[in-house]
Amino acid sequence: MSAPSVPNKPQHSRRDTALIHGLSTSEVQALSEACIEAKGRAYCPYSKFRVGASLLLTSGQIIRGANVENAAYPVGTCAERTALGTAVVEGARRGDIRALAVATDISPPASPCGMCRQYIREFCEPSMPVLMYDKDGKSTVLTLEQLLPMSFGPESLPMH
Ligand SMILES: O=c1ccn([C@H]2C[C@H](O)[C@@H](CO)O2)c(=O)[nH]1
Ligand SMILES: [Zn+2]
Repeated sequence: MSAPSVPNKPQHSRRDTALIHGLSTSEVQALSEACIEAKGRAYCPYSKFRVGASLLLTSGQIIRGANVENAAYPVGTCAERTALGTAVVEGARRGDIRALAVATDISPPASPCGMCRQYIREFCEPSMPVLMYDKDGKSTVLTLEQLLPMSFGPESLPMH
């Protein structure tokens, strides 16, 4: 017996519920998939500590980054800064980044290092959510402001 015919319904018949800091469930899903996928591209032969990052731009575009290490250890860069640099080259500027997600293989999840927090502050609002995924894909969310209180940013400079 053939299945009864069903009218062509959209897969999500009601609007995505805003769950986290104005992000829809599908945006959170896209961010988590992208940072976990990017973690698989990490170049970390020295630390063997894989980190993937993803950014959601206001355009809807998702940008990926991973840590890229170097035989001269301090030259290596974190996943967050790799992603942000890529976003800037793609044309993103201050106000164009809605969220950052980071994935590692540890639990509780890693949070961006101090250097990255300041680097992020250059381009992102203090209210921007930072989603941190642990080894099991479980997330913790904090705002940039919570990670970097009383921060120094571009508007702190007199020339701004
Ligand atoms: O939030 C973090 C923390 C660490 N790392 C990288 C730097 C280095 O390659 C490795 C170990 O510190 O992890 C990141 O990319 N992001
Ligand atoms: Zn960092």
